[in-house]
Amino acid sequence: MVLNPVISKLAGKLVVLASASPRRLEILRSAGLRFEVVPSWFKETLDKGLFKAPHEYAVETAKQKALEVARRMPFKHLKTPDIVIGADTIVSVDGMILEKPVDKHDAYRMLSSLSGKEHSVFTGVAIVLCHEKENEEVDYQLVDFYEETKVKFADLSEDMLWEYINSGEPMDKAGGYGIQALGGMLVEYVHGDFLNVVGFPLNHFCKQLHTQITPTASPAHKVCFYNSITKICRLLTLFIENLPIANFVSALPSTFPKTLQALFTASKLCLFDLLHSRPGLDAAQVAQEIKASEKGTECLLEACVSLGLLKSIEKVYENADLATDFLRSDAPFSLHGYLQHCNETMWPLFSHLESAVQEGTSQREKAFSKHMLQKTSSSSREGKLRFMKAMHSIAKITGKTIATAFDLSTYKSACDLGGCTGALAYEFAEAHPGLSVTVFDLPAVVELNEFFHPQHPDNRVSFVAGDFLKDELPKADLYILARILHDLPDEKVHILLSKIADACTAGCGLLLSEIFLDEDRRGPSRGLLQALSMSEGKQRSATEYSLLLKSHGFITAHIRHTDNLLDAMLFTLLQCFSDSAEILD
Ligand SMILES: O=c1[nH]cc([C@@H]2O[C@H](COP(=O)(O)OP(=O)(O)OP(=O)(O)O)[C@@H](O)[C@H]2O)c(=O)[nH]1
Repeated sequence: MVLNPVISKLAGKLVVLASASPRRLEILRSAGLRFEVVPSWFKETLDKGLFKAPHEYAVETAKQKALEVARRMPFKHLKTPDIVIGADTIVSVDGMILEKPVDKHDAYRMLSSLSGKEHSVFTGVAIVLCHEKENEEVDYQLVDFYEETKVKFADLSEDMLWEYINSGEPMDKAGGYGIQALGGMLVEYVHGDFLNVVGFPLNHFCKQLHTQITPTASPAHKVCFYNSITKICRLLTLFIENLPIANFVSALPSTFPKTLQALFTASKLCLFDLLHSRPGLDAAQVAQEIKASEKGTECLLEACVSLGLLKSIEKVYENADLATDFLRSDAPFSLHGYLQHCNETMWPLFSHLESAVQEGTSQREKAFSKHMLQKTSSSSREGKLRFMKAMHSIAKITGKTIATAFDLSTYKSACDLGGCTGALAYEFAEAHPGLSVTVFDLPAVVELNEFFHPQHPDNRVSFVAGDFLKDELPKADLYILARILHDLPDEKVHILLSKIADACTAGCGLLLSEIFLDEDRRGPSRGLLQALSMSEGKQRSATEYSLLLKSHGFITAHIRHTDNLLDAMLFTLLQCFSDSAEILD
């Protein structure tokens, strides 16, 4: 029987339940849904202190469970699901979050805290829609929600508690009880969805399916944008990220470097700029314009068509949307500068990865000729400009997401430390009309800013030259650290944070944006791969960053996993460290 017509719309799709919970399986199966079960490997170890409300923790955990399966399946199972469903159930009482007890004493602690009281059961649910594109790339669209049910327990005597614990029932259940079985005897009333307590809010799930992800629903602009970014990034990381499966699929190893080199070469030869200004050229015309051989140009054009970067109609070529939006050098979200940096700096360095790993030293001398060493050196004007262009690309791509991740209406002035070309600062100014932003960066960087005129100048953005590790910081009530801390070892992080804390007064904010590693350090691969090219710094998880910040008096207010290259956390300075040492200990 099909309980809800929406469920029948999923017929014919590969639906995966990313859960080992037999109750979730039973609830969804009884509703008529056909699916496979692939339990998630995501460890439920997110730092609860990072979430402002318990349901946010449950939703984030559900998301991570579902995404882990959605990302693993194409590689480990060699098939891509259409929909992955993840869920996480928690109990909240007296400000505590209770998950599954680890042993009998933990079960006792949980059940006695529930005795005679009303508590909330939250189940966070994440639905990941996977869209497989050409080239076997996968885009992910996320829908998430939560459901709250109130449950009141009777007063539980010690005998009753231990009898129940000794039944073994509490051990694999959130809050240490199973309302659907013996645990039902402990309950005085339930307000809300009973199945939500058991582990899956079926009614809310069906409503979400209906409103959000019916096949006819058009994806939001944001999703298209992220999908395209994901696609380019996948092209960039495809080679290294997939080495493990190269052992199994013999055709792949030769494909990945070629994919990247085709992208780099087309970008360097300004193919996408040419076809933007003059769409409809044939291979011979393109060859003439880019001053290249006709045969080579034709091969490159055809390769770009196969990668979805160009379209070809009867042997003439034009940009596909992806190239128009991201690969033209003057596109608002251009990755051109970043691709040049990858091609000319990262690629030669990564081809010496083996000796870098063996020796643990920089490979610059080996990777570059004397001439290129000068061109890529961060001390030369050319090297600096190249690096700034790359950072500018990333800031343009991620800027809006970071700037709009949190409600910043209480802040009037911000200081973007190491803010480079100001691309991020302009996004903040645009997103927050009451905010003025100072970009603080090295004198040599500020000097080169003339090359990066913003499309929409804003006099609320200003530039100050200085070294954030040495000089006095401009006063602000919000400090922004985007892609800075991962490049610094802990000692330097402490120097910088103590300078920020000194410049702050209680209540000031610090917005940190980085790739946050999974707590078990098994992903995301873009963070772990980036670590291979870092000399001093280190990639850290959200918890590791929180602990560093906490030691300077900053407590986490909010965290956002954005799915757009960088994540973000907003911290508040509780009070000056000397006053707060006791609390923080
Ligand atoms: O009354 C009940 N309350 C809760 C449950 C079950 O408790 C667990 C909650 O744990 P979690 O959400 O982490 O899910 P897991 O079982 O670990 O499976 P995943 O693989 O999805 O992480 C859940 O199984 C509920 O069904 C209950 O049975 N009764």
